[in-house]
Amino acid sequence: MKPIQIAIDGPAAAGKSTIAKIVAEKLGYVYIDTGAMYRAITMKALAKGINMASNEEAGKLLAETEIDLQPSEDGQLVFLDKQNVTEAIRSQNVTKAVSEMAAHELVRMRMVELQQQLAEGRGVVMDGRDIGTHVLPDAALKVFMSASVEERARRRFVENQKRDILTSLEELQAEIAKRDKMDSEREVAPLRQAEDAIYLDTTTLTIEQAAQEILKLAEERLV
Ligand SMILES: Nc1ncnc2c1ncn2[C@@H]1O[C@H](COP(=O)(O)OP(=O)(O)O)[C@@H](O)[C@H]1O
Ligand SMILES: Nc1ccn([C@@H]2O[C@H](COP(=O)(O)OP(=O)(O)O)[C@@H](O)[C@H]2O)c(=O)n1
Repeated sequence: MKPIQIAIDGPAAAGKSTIAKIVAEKLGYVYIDTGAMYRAITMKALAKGINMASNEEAGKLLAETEIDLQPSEDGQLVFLDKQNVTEAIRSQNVTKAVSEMAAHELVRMRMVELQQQLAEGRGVVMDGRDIGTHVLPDAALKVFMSASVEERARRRFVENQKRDILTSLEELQAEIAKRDKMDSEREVAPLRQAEDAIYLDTTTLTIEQAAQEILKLAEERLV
């Protein structure tokens, strides 16, 4: 069977990475969480106090930064200049700053280049905001995954509690809504459903049900 590319896009905390991981494992494909790359470069820019409004500084930062994604038992490990930052990139500091960074054209050009290299010639499940529209426009299966903002905030709240990240539900809902707005309204590759993507609302679905839906759609496309 010829491996296919699966693109999963959608707003924050809709369940994209959780489901993408399960689907990739079932199919024996590589799972690529592209949000982790934007988070990693944001973490470095914050630590170094880079002024991203300057294209010169931004370009220098990108040229000096190495981001590497490696498959692991839990899904994916993220390395920034050879350091494992898989957990660190989930901090609230990074979360609050990432959408501004992701709106930067130079940053997107570099990340998309890396993402397309990672996907070349293999079966992949890639999740993000612009995968179906820009990164993998020829993906055999494109899914736009969403859920109500209340449910997404609730899910992220539970997840943060497990990670010992303290945020109130109200604060999380506002942060998620703000990020979705910035991601949808930016000029370069905004968050939107590709014309040929299938819409999946996971508000009332369990993780298993959502994964099954996508596996069914994938199997229909495997020949
Ligand atoms: N269908 C679902 N029902 C309940 N919880 C879910 C569901 N899908 C995902 N989750 C949980 O919601 C949180 C956010 O999911 P995640 O996959 O990180 O979203 P995204 O990648 O879209 O930001 C995780 O803690 C995950 O376990
Ligand atoms: N393909 C992508 C993936 C993420 N992003 C940006 O990176 C941020 C973090 O993505 P993420 O997938 O880690 O976010 P969560 O939904 O997991 O909180 C998003 O809010 C976007 O600003 C993007 O612009 N394009």
